[in-house]
Amino acid sequence: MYAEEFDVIVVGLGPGGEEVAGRLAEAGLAVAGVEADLVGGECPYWGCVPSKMMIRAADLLAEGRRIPGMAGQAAVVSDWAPVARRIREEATDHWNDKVAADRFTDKGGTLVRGRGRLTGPREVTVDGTRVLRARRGVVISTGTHASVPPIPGLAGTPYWTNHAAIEAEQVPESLIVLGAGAVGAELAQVFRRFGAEVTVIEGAERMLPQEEPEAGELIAKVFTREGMSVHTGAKVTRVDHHGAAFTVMTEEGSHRAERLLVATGRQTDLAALGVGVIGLDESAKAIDVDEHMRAADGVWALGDVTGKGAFTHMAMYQARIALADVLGEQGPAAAYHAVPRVTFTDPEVGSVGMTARQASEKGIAVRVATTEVSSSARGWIHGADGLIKLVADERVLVGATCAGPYAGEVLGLLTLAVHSRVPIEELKRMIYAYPTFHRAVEDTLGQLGRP
Ligand SMILES: Cc1cc2nc3c(=O)[nH]c(=O)nc-3n(C[C@H](O)[C@H](O)[C@H](O)COP(=O)(O)OP(=O)(O)OC[C@H]3O[C@@H](n4cnc5c(N)ncnc54)[C@H](O)[C@@H]3O)c2cc1C
Ligand SMILES: NC(=O)c1ccc[n+]([C@@H]2O[C@H](COP(=O)([O-])OP(=O)(O)OC[C@H]3O[C@@H](n4cnc5c(N)ncnc54)[C@H](O)[C@@H]3O)[C@@H](O)[C@H]2O)c1
Repeated sequence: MYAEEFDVIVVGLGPGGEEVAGRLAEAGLAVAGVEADLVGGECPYWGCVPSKMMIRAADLLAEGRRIPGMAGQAAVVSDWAPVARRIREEATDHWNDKVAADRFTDKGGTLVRGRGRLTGPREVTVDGTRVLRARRGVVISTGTHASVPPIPGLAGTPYWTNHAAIEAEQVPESLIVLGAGAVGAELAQVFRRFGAEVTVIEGAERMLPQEEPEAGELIAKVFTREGMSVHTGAKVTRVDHHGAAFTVMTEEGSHRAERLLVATGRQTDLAALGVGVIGLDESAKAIDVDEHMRAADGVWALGDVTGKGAFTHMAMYQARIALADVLGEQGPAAAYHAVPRVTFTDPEVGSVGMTARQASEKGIAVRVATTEVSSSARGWIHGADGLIKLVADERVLVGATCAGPYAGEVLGLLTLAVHSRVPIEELKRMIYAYPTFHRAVEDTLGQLGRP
């Protein structure tokens, strides 16, 4: 079969793939970018950007509702129409990727629309017909899609994943959210604040189970106070959909709602991608990469598909590392000891590095201290929920969690400390502006015991 030749083929043009493909094209290489759906990937169309637009709107409502008792009276009347309009028109351009596609082709890249499959070393076949060959290699950046658990009755029902939730033109009267990770927690709060009756069902013992336990407990407390029904440690045994309602059965009882959002994690599909042809395990959950994003000879992988943390900033970070290696430059090796992440609930939950449990499991003799944000002057003035939890070895912070207003911004300080291994004694000598939320970090440092 006739094959088109390029220097590099990038399969999947999400945030990671688009970055590496665009930069390689700018560097003068012949680059084919293969994209099955929209150039830009999950983040701008069904992920970070539109969800944060929803959250901004929901937070405005919540802030308005905080006026009584502090600043007078407010009658807050929510309206989803401007949120849906902003998502359609400003965030996603009606789910049209022309701007992103042009951005890539204007740099000299060749956009190949369709689903790519590895069919040989340095060979990708698109939609089974168009064969592309790469002189230098292939970059795999195919991301993940929503993982739907095999719950009896669920398949075939009109459940939502993040796609339908983001595209919603109306707020449902009632919503069951299955899974209380970042997607479930963020979207549950949004729809609640816009008036839906929301039930959260999480299989693990706590909400946000990948975070410090205190963070999940705090979010459950806030959600309950906002009128959500939160069930953790729940096992769903069956889902039914009749007429206009879902019924979700758990071992404890059953829940009914107009809509069901399945937010139970993400998955790759390495078999469909055909990675077996380059010697990789097609049943693996992620593609294993070295510190320069190499997955095999002439194959790099980056972003969600590598399983190093499903975040846009991770995809972008890995894209920079892969880019240097593809170009044959001496680039830095990837380091994951200070990966920051923020769940944009209100209060936000930011964390970096290891939890106390992860550090202990690594055999580190950890020192841990936790303080309430409300014990800091600004936290008290603000009436804020939140906490700071620091995890340290004998000399430096190895992990930190902050929850509260602007916790994602407070996290910057903690990320620098963990990333650069700033000695704790040095952090204690710093001056922390008064009265800020991040002053709670200073208080917490003071409570770290001796090693
Ligand atoms: C609701 C939601 C909110 C989120 N919010 C945040 C946030 O606030 N902050 C944050 O950092 N992260 C957030 N994320 C995660 C973030 O969206 C992902 O980590 C990020 O998009 C990963 O980028 P990627 O390039 O690895 O893959 P993706 O964005 O998944 O892009 C992969 C691309 O590859 C394409 N593709 C797949 N297979 C093939 C194939 N065989 N051939 C051709 N093309 C293919 C897909 O169509 C897709 O366009 C959120 C995710 C969700 C679902
Ligand atoms: N703000 C952000 O950075 C942001 C926002 C959204 C998503 N993301 C990323 O996207 C990825 C996907 O997010 P997610 O929330 O879908 O996945 P996740 O893996 O973080 O959370 C899924 C949750 O569903 C629960 N679960 C799984 N099966 C279940 C079942 N059968 N019944 C009940 N609960 C069940 C899990 O215990 C877990 O708590 C995450 O890795 C996250 O990092 C990031």
